[in-house]
Amino acid sequence: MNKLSEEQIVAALIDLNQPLDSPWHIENEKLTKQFQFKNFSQAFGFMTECALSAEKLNHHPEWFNVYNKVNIQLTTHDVGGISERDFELARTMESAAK
Ligand SMILES: C[C@H](O)[C@H](O)[C@H]1CNC2=NC(N)=NC(=O)C2=N1
Repeated sequence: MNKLSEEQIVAALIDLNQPLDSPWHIENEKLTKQFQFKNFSQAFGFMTECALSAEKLNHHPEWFNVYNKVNIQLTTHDVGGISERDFELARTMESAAK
């Protein structure tokens, strides 16, 4: 697994965001997005599905939940930056949010 360069991150971000209504962005060198749901139950259902995917990928999110909002920050601790794994997990999270 490799740490992506600035250029690679910009390209991957454009690709990731292409089909999405609300985009991911980079904040503090992490792949970041806030998801909003109807209520806590929907938010927690999303988190549960993401947790199972994260275990399968062996790649885990930093996240923060208040009621219907889930703030996600993705980074790869093993490489000290953003890797392809973060984009993979982001895509999985988008599927879980549908
Ligand atoms: C030992 C274990 O495989 C590693 O620590 C995995 C687990 N989950 C991980 N999750 C994230 N986000 N980054 C990592 O580098 C990472 N590494």
